[in-house]
Amino acid sequence: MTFTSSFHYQALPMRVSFEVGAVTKVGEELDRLGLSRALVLCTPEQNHLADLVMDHLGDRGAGIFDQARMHVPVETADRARDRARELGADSCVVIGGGSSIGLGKAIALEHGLPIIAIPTTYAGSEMTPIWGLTRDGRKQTGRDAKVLPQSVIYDPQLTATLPAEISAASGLNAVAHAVEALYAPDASPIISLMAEEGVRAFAESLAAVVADGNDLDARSKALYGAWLCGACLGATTMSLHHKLCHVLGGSLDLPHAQTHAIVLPYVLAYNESHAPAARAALQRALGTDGDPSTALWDLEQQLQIPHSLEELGVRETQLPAVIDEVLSNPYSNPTPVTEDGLRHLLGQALRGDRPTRR
Ligand SMILES: NC(=O)c1ccc[n+]([C@@H]2O[C@H](COP(=O)([O-])OP(=O)(O)OC[C@H]3O[C@@H](n4cnc5c(N)ncnc54)[C@H](O)[C@@H]3O)[C@@H](O)[C@H]2O)c1
Ligand SMILES: O=C(O)CCC(=O)CC(=O)O
Repeated sequence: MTFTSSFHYQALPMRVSFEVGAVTKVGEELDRLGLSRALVLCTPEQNHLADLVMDHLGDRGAGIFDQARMHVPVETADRARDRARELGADSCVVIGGGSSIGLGKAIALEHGLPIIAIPTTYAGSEMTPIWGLTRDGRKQTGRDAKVLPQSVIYDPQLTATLPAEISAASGLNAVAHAVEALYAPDASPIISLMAEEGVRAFAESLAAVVADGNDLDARSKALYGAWLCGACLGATTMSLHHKLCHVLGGSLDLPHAQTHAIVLPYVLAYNESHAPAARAALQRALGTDGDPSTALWDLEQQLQIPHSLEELGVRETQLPAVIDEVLSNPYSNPTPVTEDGLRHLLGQALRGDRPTRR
């Protein structure tokens, strides 16, 4: 960044509370917002967390809807909206990962109910005005200020049960937001600071989180990283990496966070020589003098995650259709996106090779 740089930065209105045990304050947070009757949303597996929230809400808890699913099917959104209306809810408290938060956003989009989010993964949806809805197998996304949570409660204790593989993959999903914010067409100095610090927080915590899920120092640092990286996603436009993961995830039905984790070092290898400021920030964050893509790949080898698209069941014959879809829709990226380049990138990701630029 030089003094002649120009940029725009739109601050997003939201309160953030970060504390081990902060979930106990959810009732106070609702009072602070002048709300009194919250529907609690979660995935079926996180039902016990919804019960915990209901206990802390007392008579401010309207009920629980525990059917949140990945990528928010419209049928699920309709049922959740009906439930909110039947119960006379004036707000939603959402506990869980991006799937639960996405459902809260679907209700907010249609009925304008304010959201208090209590994230338990590192995906970062709680920090963004981005909504997503899936109809007939196709996911549509958009941005709307209505769906931005009014308050976010980060409680590291709640992440202690997140399994090692999901923790690692979800952390790398977050890192991907920061990486692409650093070379975004609408990058700004404040977001670049947050992105660098977010990547650093994960570089310093992910191995410890995977080694011992109950290490609350490491869990706190990782959740702090998730906050920063989520804010980067909310403030900037994403490039090739997010496009590729959405096409791969949507067309081949791949798991969201794991796909991000596998693809990221290869997209970074593709982009880093055309994004020198992002490269330098990532070198500092990852503690390397070499290519950040290689440092990230090395870090990933220590983590219990799938390391190749093949491990997710992808076959080489499926890649040409993915490449066609990625090329069919132009979007910004520091390195021009070509068929040849994508073939090399995806071939390496398929096999899990050490990343190289073609
Ligand atoms: N709109 C946005 O800004 C945005 C940002 C990131 C992700 N997303 C969306 O969010 C979804 C992915 O979110 P995700 O990766 O958090 O997945 P998720 O919410 O489905 O959670 C992943 C898994 O972790 C489990 N889990 C969550 N918290 C847990 C805990 N504390 N202990 C044990 N298990 C726990 C869940 O049951 C699930 O099996 C996708 O649909 C993605 O598109 C949206
Ligand atoms: O697809 C969405 O729900 C919105 C953006 C998103 O998922 C970010 C990501 O790819 O991690």
